[in-house]
Amino acid sequence: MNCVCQNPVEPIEARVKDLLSRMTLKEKIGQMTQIERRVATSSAIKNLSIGSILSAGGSGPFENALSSDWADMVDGFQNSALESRLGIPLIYGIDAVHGNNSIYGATIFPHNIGLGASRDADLAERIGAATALEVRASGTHYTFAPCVAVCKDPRWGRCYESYSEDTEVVRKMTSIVSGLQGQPPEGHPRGYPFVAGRNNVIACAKHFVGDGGTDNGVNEEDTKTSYEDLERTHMTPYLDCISQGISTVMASYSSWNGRKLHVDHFLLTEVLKEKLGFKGFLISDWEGLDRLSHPRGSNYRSSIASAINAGIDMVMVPFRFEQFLQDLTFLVESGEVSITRIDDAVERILRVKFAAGLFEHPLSDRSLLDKVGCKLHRDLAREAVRKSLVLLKNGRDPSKPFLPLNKIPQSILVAGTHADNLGYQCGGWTKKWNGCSGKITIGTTLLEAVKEAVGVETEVIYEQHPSKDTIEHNEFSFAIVAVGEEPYAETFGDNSELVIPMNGADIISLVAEKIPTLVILISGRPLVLEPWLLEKIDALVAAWLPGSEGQGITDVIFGDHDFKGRLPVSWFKSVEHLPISNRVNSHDPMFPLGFGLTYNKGE
Ligand SMILES: O=[N+]([O-])c1ccc(O[C@@H]2O[C@@H](CO)[C@H](O)[C@H](S[C@@H]3O[C@H](CO)[C@@H](O)[C@H](O)[C@H]3O)[C@@H]2O)cc1
Repeated sequence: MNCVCQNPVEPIEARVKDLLSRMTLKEKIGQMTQIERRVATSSAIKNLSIGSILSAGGSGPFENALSSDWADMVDGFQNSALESRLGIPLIYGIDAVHGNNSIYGATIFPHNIGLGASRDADLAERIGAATALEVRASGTHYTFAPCVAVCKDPRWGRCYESYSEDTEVVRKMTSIVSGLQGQPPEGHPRGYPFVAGRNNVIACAKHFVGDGGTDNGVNEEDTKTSYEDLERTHMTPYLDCISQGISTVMASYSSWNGRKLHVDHFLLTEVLKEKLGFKGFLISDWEGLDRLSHPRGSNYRSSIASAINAGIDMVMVPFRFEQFLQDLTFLVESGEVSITRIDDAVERILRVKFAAGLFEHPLSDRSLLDKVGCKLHRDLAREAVRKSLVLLKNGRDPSKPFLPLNKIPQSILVAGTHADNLGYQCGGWTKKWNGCSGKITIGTTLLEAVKEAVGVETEVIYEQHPSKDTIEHNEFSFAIVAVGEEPYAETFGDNSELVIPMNGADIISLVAEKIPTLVILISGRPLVLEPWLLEKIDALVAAWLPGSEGQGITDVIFGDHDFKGRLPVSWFKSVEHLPISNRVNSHDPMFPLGFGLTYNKGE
C-alpha cells in the first residue's frame, strides 16, 4: 500500500486521516479492542485487526522469563498484526509502575508513595527514562503509568500507588511522564501525544478522575465532592500530564457523586477532551465495562454503548473480545453508537501509534537488553530509596541522636519479618499482580545490605522472629528491626485497621525491651504506632516499599547520606481519626504531612 499513511515525512494528522479513510468498520472496532495475552491468537490479531494486547500483573511467557523472552513473545504478536490487511501495528501494554516490575531481573524502584516522600521531580524523570529503556528492552511499547491519584485516605488499598495526599506533590512528580515518553520539543501542540523515540514508551495517566478520594478509601467506590474540589484536588495533575504530551489516560473504576467514571460523558468528553484539550486516547480499566452492571458483565451491550458514547476510545476487554466486537458492531449498525464517535476513537488511537513511531519501528530493539537491571539503573534506584526514607524518631533525647549507627559495632541483631524478604520490600505489582514473598528477583535485602555496610569484625545475628534466649544471652550494640505489610493490590489492600501485620509490634516490643533499637517500617502507607511503642524504641524510619535496592537504606542509617524524605501523607494517631483533612474538624496527626527529621538540623 503506497499511501500518505505510509510516509513518515507526512504530518501525523494527514497519515491518520488517510489510514482511517481506508479502514472498514470491522478494522476500526478491532483497533478499539485491547485483549489479554492469554487469549491473543495469531488469527484473531490478524483477522480482527486487534489494536492492542496487554499483560495483566505478572502475566508473561513463563515463570521468571527474561526480557529477551518477553521480546520474543511481543514480536510474535506484532508480526501477526503486520500481516493484517492494512498492517496496522499493535501496542503492547503492561503495568510498569515501579520499574518493569513483572520481568525477572528488572530494576525495581520504590513505589510512588516513597518517591512522593522525596519530592524530587528530577529523580522521577530519570526513573521514567530508565523504566522506559527496560520496558522497551522487553518489546513492550506502553505502560499503564503513572498513577496520579491523590490519596486522601490511607485505608485505600492503592495508597502506595499514589505519590501523596497533597495535590501539589503529585503534580511535581508527574515529571515522570517526560522521562517515560521523552520531553516534547518547544512548540509541540498542547494536548497532542508525544513519544520521543524507540527508547521511550507510551504512558498512561490514571485513573481519571478522583480514584484516591472515595468514601473511607474503599477501592472503586464513590468520590462525593463538588466539581470545584474534584478539579482542584484530583484533576490538576492531569493538566501537568497533558502539558507533557501524555499519550493515554485510563478511566477510573470509581464514581463521582454516584456516577461511574466510565460512563461520565461530562468528565470524559466535555472536560478531559474538550475543555482540557486531550488528544490522545482514553482507555477503560480492566473489565471496566463489565463492572458497570450487577451481576458483573450483565447488560454488556448496553454498558458498551454507554461507555463508548461517554468517551472511552479503547476498551481493556480483556478476555471476551468476540462478544465485544459483535456487540459494538451491532451498536454502530443500529445507530446507538455513531460512526463519528468510532472515527474519533480510532483517530486518537492511530495518532498515538504514529506519534510513537510504531509504523516505522514495530519490533523490539534487542540492543536495549543490556539496560535491564544494569548498574546505572540500580544506582538510580538506590538513590531513590535514600531520598524516600523519612526519619520519624531519632533518640530519646534530641541532644543524643541514635542515628547514624556505628559501622563497626561489636555485634548487632537484625530481626523482623521484613529484614530479609525481597518480595516484601518490593510490595504489590511485583512479579505478580498482588506481589510475592521471598527472593523473587535480583536485588538486595536490608539484611544483605547491613552485612555489606558493617566492618568484617562485626557479628551480625539475624532472626526473623527473635527469641528471648537470643536477646538475653548476647551483648548487642544495637538492633535493627524491620516489620511491615505483606504485598497486596487494589481491593485486597483495603484495610480499616492498619495495625502492623504479622505481630510486628510484638517483635519490636520484645527486642526494644532489652536492646537499643532502630525500627524500619516497610509499608505502603502509615500504620498504627501506639504511643507506648514509639516511647520504647530509639529510632523510627518509614521506608515505604523501597524495591530491589536495599542498600539505599543502609547508606542513610549508617550515615553516608543524610535523610531527605518528608512525609507524603499525614501520619494518623488513630484510624478513628481518618480521613485526616485540612478541614477545621480534623484531628491532629501524630506526624503531619511534610514531617521528616535529618541529621543536621532536626526537623
Ligand atoms: O484474584 N482475584 O480474585 C482477582 C480479583 C479481581 C482482579 O481484578 C483484576 O486484577 C488485575 C489482573 O490480574 C488487573 O490488573 C485489574 S486491576 C487494573 O488493571 C489494569 C491493567 O493491569 C491496571 O493498569 C489498573 O491500574 C488496574 O486498576 C483487575 O482488578 C484480579 C484478581
